[in-house]
Amino acid sequence: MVRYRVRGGNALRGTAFIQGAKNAVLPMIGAALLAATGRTVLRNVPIIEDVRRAVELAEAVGAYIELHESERTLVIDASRVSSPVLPAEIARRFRGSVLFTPALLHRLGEAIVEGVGGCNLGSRNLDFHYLGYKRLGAIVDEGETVIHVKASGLTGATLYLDTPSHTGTENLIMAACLAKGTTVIENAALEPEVLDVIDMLTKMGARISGGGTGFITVEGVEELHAVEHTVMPDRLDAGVFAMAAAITGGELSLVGTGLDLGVVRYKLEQMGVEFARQGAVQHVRCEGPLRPINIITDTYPGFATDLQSPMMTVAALAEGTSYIHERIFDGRFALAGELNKMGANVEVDGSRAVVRGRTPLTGARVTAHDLRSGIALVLAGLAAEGETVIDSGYLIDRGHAHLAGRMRALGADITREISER
Ligand SMILES: CC(=O)N[C@H]1[C@@H](OP(=O)(O)OP(=O)(O)OC[C@H]2O[C@@H](n3ccc(=O)[nH]c3=O)[C@H](O)[C@@H]2O)O[C@H](CO)[C@@H](O)[C@@H]1O
Ligand SMILES: C=C(OP(=O)(O)O)C(=O)O
Repeated sequence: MVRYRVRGGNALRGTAFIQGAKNAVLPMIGAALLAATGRTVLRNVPIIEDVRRAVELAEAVGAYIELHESERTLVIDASRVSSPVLPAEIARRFRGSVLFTPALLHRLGEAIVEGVGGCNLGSRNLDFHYLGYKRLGAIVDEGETVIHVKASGLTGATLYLDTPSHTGTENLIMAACLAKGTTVIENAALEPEVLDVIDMLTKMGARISGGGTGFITVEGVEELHAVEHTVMPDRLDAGVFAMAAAITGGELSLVGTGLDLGVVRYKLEQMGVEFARQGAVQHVRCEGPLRPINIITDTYPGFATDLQSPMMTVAALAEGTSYIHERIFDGRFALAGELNKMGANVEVDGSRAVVRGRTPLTGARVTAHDLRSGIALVLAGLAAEGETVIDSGYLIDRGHAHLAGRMRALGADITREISER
């Protein structure tokens, strides 16, 4: 059992180093398995539990992997991939396991998916993935728990996603890269991580156009080769550190953010947080009281659902009533009950939450129900009086690298503990 212990009250100050993006590196590990020869090198890899699970899963199907932690580098040799089975005991522990299917289909003619994990956020369907594979010529047997996808070669087709699924878009692009002919994916996801994956696949020899427009065209090629690629910065990790500065009345220089924080920045600015960019460094600070905010989550460029939970903590610390509308997942408000244990006043009604601030937060024993509710509770702990203990800390480790160490370097009083229960 991993748990985090946070004693609140310290303003965070200094330079925060933003990790590489979880939601880019996972599809990239899947993409690396498409190369039948050579070694792929991924740089700026976040050392998070999901990456460890992805390494285990790639090894389980026969890839040779070196994870060089201090260099944040992965070396992947997929030449000996030989097993089509994504074993349940690894695959059920993270969502990214679904991203291994296209490579197994192309390399071995089949993929046996014994389970797919990920944060428990209500319904998380995969129908767009499987319908897409079928349109490309695969046979998909959906059993109770195991899904068997078979194809003796895929052929390009026109595909349509009912909503712009993030991993769905990545999977169908990867499936189309080595299919015969042209594939068009309509209503494709626009997330920067998807564009980063397209960049990597393009270096590998894929012919992809239209990334970022919602209409992606892929011209199938004969083979893809191993390349070196640097994973883009994690905008969710960056958002969390910006919020940590905001709620503690601190001042941080974010290094490694690369891209702008977009709507998260605008929302925090409306709340009274100040941002200033100096070249590659993003400064964030907050002196006065926070103002309340309205948030509607959406696919990119809308407000990211993954930052909705941390933002709920910020809203609880704002002077006035904030409104949150969650439109992506039907079960992403488990945080409310935990925040209320700490003294917040959050009322949930279906997909909407009303957060009445500012109520003083007091340390309590709380539970992370998923990765982002976990990090939101860490934020609450930083601003609370007394000690907060967050159970199920593994979920935080799924997506944030060396969190306690990075926050301690900025003045936070936080420890990560491992115990028997
Ligand atoms: C590893 C990874 O990249 N995870 C991210 C990815 O998850 P993931 O790719 O699983 O999320 P999707 O974009 O696919 O899902 C969004 C919504 O679409 C629905 N849907 C999706 C696919 C499908 O075949 N059928 C269907 O109905 C889902 O139930 C959900 O309600 O995008 C989410 C939304 O930005 C983020 O919260 C996750 O951090
Ligand atoms: C939902 C998330 O991740 P995953 O899709 O990997 O479960 C998340 O990162 O908040």
